[in-house]
Amino acid sequence: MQSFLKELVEKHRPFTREGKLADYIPQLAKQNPSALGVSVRTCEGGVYSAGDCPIEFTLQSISKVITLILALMDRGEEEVFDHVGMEPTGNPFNSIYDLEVNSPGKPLNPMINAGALVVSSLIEGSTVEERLERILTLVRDMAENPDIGVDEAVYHSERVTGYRNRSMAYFLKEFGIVDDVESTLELYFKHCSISVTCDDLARMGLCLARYGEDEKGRQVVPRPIARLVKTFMVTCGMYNASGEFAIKVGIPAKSGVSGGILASVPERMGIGVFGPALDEKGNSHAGVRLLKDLSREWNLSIF
Ligand SMILES: NC(=O)CC[C@H](N)C(=O)O
Repeated sequence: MQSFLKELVEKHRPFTREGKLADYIPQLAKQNPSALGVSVRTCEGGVYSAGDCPIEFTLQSISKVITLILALMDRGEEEVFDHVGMEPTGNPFNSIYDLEVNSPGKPLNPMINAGALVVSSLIEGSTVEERLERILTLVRDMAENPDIGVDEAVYHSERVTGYRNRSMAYFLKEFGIVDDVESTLELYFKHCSISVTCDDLARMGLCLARYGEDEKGRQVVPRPIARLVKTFMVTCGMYNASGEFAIKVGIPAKSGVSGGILASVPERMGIGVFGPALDEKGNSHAGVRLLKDLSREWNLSIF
């Protein structure tokens, strides 16, 4: 398995040249465009990795999985889905179009920026710090890594340039769906900037693959919520490329614009991928190709 992963990284690294770093968050444009790494953790205790696994990168949209879990734990399904829908979109993750035209005041799903802003606003705690700490605790528990923290440079970089997210948050306020815009944005930019490695993602994926149980047998995420978020990962996790990804890879997965992909094969394994050169939809260009080969070779499609 180990040597197969190594071969996969070498085979797909040349494709990193066809992708492009996200530069609308200036700090992300400083990443190494040719980086590529993969980590796998299986339910049987197997640990495998290859390529640039020690590199730290920020969760970005992958944090949308974590905040959805926490909001569901805090508020329950009914209240969460009063505020955000369950349907995929054919538009980009940062599109404001659906919000205005198709679903005024209620973002289509929690995996796009508008939906994630609403979800962030639902997370309980009296201050932004307290709410962030609760998100960090969940990430640390799922990844079984107490050292996970926030990359302050990426946070500041997005905070000063996040005009589109600011506009969407104010748009949502008009509909009374987000209350305190500034604290919601602050929390959103912070949780997008949580810093991890491929191995952290593999452990988080494994936790979801084990229906919310960590490797020590603690139920870190309630079982029905683990099931629900994996379903969102299939339908919306790769933005408006989720349909093609489901057909070609067939694994619940969530990507982020820093180039990370969190993948979870129910009852089998968690997979973490990092490749910051992105395709036109904002997914890791080489990372998606690598997962496609891995899925085919190990027969991982859930369908
Ligand atoms: N697709 C992403 O990873 C988006 C997250 C990023 N922080 C943003 O709001 O634009």
